[in-house]
This record gives sequence, structure tokens and C-alpha cells, in this order.
Amino acid sequence: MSTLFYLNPSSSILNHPHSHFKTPPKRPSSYITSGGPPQPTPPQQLQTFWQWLSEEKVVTHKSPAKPGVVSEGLGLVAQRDISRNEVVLEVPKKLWINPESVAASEIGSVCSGLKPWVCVALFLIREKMRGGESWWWRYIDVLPECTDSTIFWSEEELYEIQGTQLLSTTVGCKDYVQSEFLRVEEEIILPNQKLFPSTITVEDFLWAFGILRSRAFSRLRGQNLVLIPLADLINHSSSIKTEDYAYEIKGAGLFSRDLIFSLRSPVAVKAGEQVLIQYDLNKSNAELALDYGFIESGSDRVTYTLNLDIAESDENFGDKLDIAETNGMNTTAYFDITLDQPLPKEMLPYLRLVALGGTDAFLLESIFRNAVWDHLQLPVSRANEEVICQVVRNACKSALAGYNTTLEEDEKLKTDGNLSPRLQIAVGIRAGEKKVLHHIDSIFKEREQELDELEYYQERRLRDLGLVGEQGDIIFWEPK
Ligand SMILES: C[S@@+](CC[C@H](N)C(=O)[O-])C[C@H]1O[C@@H](n2cnc3c(N)ncnc32)[C@H](O)[C@@H]1O
Repeated sequence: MSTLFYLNPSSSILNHPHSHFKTPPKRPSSYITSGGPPQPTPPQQLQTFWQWLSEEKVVTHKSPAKPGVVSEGLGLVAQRDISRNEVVLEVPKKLWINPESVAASEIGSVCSGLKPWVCVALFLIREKMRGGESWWWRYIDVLPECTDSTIFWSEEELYEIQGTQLLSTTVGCKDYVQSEFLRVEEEIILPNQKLFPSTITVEDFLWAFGILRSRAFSRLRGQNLVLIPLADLINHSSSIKTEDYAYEIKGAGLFSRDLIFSLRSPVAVKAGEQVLIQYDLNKSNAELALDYGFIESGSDRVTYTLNLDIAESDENFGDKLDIAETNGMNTTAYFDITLDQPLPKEMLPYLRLVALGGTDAFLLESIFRNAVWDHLQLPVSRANEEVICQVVRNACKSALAGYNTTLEEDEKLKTDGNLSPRLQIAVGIRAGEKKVLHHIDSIFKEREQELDELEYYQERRLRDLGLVGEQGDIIFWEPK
């Protein structure tokens, strides 16, 4: 039965569903660091950065906010009271780092055709290596060496998220960065040693990837990827519930063709307080942990991604695939399930389709093709519904057995407190996933208990034909 479909700890966060977790981390005998937790930036670098921005006429002593050292590393601190929606800073295009500025740079000619993030990463690494010779050094000097994103965790730290989807995604993400690095190394870096005189390693590439993931604004990713110095010092607040109006790209003025990036404060801020925004309301805790290296405590970010497959070995594979595709899905479907929320709308129909077989297989015949998805919205047969419940519950059970700790142990660690930022993320993520798995299991457990009361396809059909009486009894005709 369990070969019909399965649930595994892979996640769709990076559109990299088959990012395999090849070597499960073992508890290392010694502490292997990957650079350790982020270190604070010395105020001197911050001072030099500010001076550079003044020279470039990006800021003045009247600017409403200024970079400062805060509990999240660096941040933007209000210099005076700032009102809601007030512009906090404006950064002209000459200071942006994006594929366009890379194209206009020394390495532009060898970067055409690269993915936006790969070419910006290469640029950033090269400028970092050029040190004081780079026009960008005062910006690069304030960039952190790492964040608390799981891509920077040591083996020992990753051991704390054993069994989680986040671990699988992290490993997949690092595999992806490595494969992009190997390609760019072979095709661009090694053949152009004059442009890239110093050795660039996969760790450098991972650093640049982490910088872009944590600092590029959500709406300015993919093809629009851009790093905006100064604006990228803005930190996230969970209490700001809107992403609206925080930033925009606009013309620099009536007589200018230039563009500027303009950042507004979504809330009123008192002098001396930090200006904060909401990074992305739609990201799960796993995505926040991977991208930025923090999580939130509310339940709306606590998710688990169910990964359902139509097995190629299924004797009805072709028909099922056709039905899935007709309804905007594929052989594999991902369903993000959020704690205490109902199941995603298309999940039960997809599960019923995947499990369809035996005497129910007639629904796969071509005469039903236009109506089958409607039929799958409701229980098809007791056998079909029972399979779904059993397989999902077994999958939840086996996923729960894959963690090193129990939910109770995680909860105790949380209440005892005093966890390092990375351990806090690890415990929060693994506890969250377990809660969602228990939540899914309880939904299907309840369903299992209702199997005798549910109405199935055949009964609905008879009722529609007027062949079921008020009490559910089947009406027979006696031929006259
Ligand atoms: C866009 S940068 C903001 C500037 C950053 N604090 C710095 O020191 O350069 C995003 C990074 O800031 C940190 N950060 C932002 N908001 C945070 C929060 N609410 N809690 C913890 N860390 C936060 C994380 O390290 C994240 O990856």
C-alpha cells in the first residue's frame, strides 16, 4: 500500500524537490565549525561606510535613519521621530548591485548568460577579494561573514535538525550551490584567470549565496535580483503585519532618468528606536531559517510539506497523470500544511486519485475524464478513503520516528530557555514539524473513525438518479 504514495522529508522551498540528503549527519566527535555564529561588525567599519555614503550624497546629517549596532547585528536606527509611511532612505541606482551593474563591470563580458544570482555572486566575491582596490569595499566591509541560516551551520549544529524537512532542504540547497559553483568555475573562473587571479572556493560561493538570500528584498529576486547597500541593513519585525509600501523603485525626479530605491517605515518610530519592516508574510519558519537564520514563534509559519507521488509502477499511471495534468498538477504534488489550519483544498482529491484502484478504477475511464475531478472532491469508496487514511497516518508515524527527540523534549528545552540562536531555531523547527505531523495524523484519525458514516460515489449516484429513499434505503422496481 505504501508504495502508492509517500510522504518524505523533502520540501519545495527552493523548487528543488529532489535535493537529496545523501549523508545524514552523525553526531561529530569534535566540534566542526563552518565559521561559527555571526560576529558583530566593529563600529569603525560602520563609520567608514556612513562617510562613503555621505561622499556619494546618499545620506546627510539630516537623514532620518542611520546604521547602528543592534541585537540583530547591524540595523537602521531612527535619528529622529519618524512617522508611518515616511521615507527613511533613498538609494540611487549607481549604488545598486544587480546583473545590469555586473554587465557594465570588468567581468561583464564573461558573465552574459549566467543566472542573475550567479553573476551577482561572482561579482561580490571578486570585489571582496580586491579589498581596498574595489570601489565597493566600504559596503563589502559591513557585510557579515555569515548569518544563522542553516546553510552556515556546522555538522554538529545540523545534527540538531536531524529528521526535519529543513535539513533536507539545507543539504539540497548546498548541493545546488556547489553544482552551480563547479559549473561557473569550469566555464568562467578558470578560463579567465586574469579577471579572477585569486582562488575562489565553494565556501566563497556559499557566502555570496547566503548574502543574496538574506539581503535581497522579496519582490526583487529572480530576474530582478538586486542588492541595495544601506537599505539592506533593515531588519525584520514579526509584529509588523503588512509588507505594503515598505519599498519601491521610482524615478529620481522630474528631470532625471535615474532610478532610486526608496524605503519607507511601515510604522511610526521614535528617535533611537530601530526602523523595521515585514520581510515576507508568506514564508514558513523553515524558509525564514534557510534564508535569514531566524524563526518566529506564532503558529501561522509552522508548516510541513507533504510530497505526494503517482507511482510510475501504478498500472493506471498514464490515466492518473492525464487527470492530474488536466487539473493543473503533476506526478508529484506538494501540499504545504500549516499548523491548526484545514488541509489544502486539492489535497484530498489528489490523494483519492493516487489511491484509486480496484473496483473504483472505472472512474479513470475516458468517459469520466471531464467529471472525474469533481467526483474526487468527495469520498469515492470506503476502500479508497481507508487507504488514504492508513497511508497518511503511517507516513506521519514514520516521519515522527525520524527525529532524534520527542516533542515533549523539545518543549522542555524551549521552556528551560537559554538556547543559542541556532539551537533555538533547531528546536523550534523540529518541534513545529512534529506538531504539524500530529495535526495531520489527527485529521486522518478522525476521518478513519467516520468511514462508516461517509457517503460514497455509488450512493451519491443512486441518490442523484432518485434511487435512494429518504432513509437511505435503495428503491427497487418490480417489472410490471
Ligand atoms: C537584510 S539583513 C539585515 C541586516 C543585518 N542585521 C546585518 O547585520 O547586516 C538580514 C539579516 O539580518 C538578521 N535579522 C533581520 N531581522 C532579524 C530578526 N527579526 N531576528 C533575528 N535576526 C534578524 C538576520 O541575520 C538576517 O539574515
